[in-house]
Amino acid sequence: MTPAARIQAAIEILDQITDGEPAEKALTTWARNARFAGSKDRAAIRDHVFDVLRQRSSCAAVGGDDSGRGLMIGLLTQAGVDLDSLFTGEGHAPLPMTEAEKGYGHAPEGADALDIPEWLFPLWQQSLGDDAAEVAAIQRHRAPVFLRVNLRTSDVEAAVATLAVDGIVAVPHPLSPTALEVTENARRIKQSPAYLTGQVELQDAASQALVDALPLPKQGKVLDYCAGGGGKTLAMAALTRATMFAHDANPQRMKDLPDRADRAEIAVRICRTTELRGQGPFDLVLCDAPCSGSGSWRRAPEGKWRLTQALLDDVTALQAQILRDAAPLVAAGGALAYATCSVLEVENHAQVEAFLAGHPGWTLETERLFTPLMGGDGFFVAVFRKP
Ligand SMILES: C[S@@+](CC[C@H](N)C(=O)[O-])C[C@H]1O[C@@H](n2cnc3c(N)ncnc32)[C@H](O)[C@@H]1O
Repeated sequence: MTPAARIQAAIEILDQITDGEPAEKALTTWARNARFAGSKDRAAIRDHVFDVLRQRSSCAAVGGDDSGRGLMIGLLTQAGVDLDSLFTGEGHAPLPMTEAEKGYGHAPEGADALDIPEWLFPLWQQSLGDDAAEVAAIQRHRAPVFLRVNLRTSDVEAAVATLAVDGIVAVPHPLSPTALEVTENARRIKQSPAYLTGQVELQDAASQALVDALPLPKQGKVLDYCAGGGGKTLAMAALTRATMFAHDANPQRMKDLPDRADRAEIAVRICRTTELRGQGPFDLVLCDAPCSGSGSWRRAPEGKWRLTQALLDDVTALQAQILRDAAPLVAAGGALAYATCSVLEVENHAQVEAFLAGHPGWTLETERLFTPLMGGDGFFVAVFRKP
């Protein structure tokens, strides 16, 4: 496909997304019907679509409307691309720009210019203070690719060397001693022996730093209460000999965990909710709670535009409930860790204060916010000690 034909494909996919189709589904449906498209075409089209989703409001302002065509015009204009050379109408290229279209757009202002939803902007500023504009600006661009070196089976030097055999260039990142930032050939990772043999896992650097900040006991019992795919279960298990338990309210989310654990040479016991009390108490319980995802909108930008005040209220209520449910599972003198991939105060420090107010005798040991200005995604972690 030509670069112009890829842009036309992205326009059509964005129209589906604007009509309510989730981005991944719209991309898959398009690819299924476009057998002529090669893997490089699919990757380039996906990049266009996600670049727009990260910058949706500024693209709509600059492009004049939020149709797929308007959004792509906005994206390319903001990137300084000469539209007339691409919008030729020849072959599968987009139709030429009309005179009217050339006059539609305007420079975005305020929240639109930073691609933060208007209703959320005051909360965003209140949460991030002086960093608000810079964090929003970073979230308008692609995230770096990070790996976690599995210290159970390897070390940083050996992992970098194994990756290099496949032409994958990775360099240590200051956020965590296990973090590598991939600077070349990231698309080869999932086929590389380093990944397939469990020497490295894909994991954001701040997510690794969060695990580094946990008071992991050398032995005893650790519970990942909201384990999901198990990213943090595996990261914790690689750093301790404690027995590792994984739980999720939706056990289906943990379906790949046994295979991932085998690959990493790590033992994890999967627990149903009804089994938790019998398996406890635990020396450390991590609650990596559901959240707005506002720290990882570079990777999942649709969430930015889907979030509403009502959804935020629901998720903060769930976070508080999860902490209340998990606290009794912690052993006396043990630790309860609360984590989100959000940068919003209402999901982070406000939850800490509410928990302490409702749990006399518990103390706060650690509270840290990682923002994307540090290189990784935005994450928050707090550690409480049980009396
Ligand atoms: C942020 S994700 C976890 C990500 C995971 N820890 C990782 O590192 O890949 C939050 C998880 O919490 C789970 N969850 C939602 N409500 C829950 C509840 N009441 N109790 C336990 N887990 C819950 C969700 O199913 C989801 O998998």
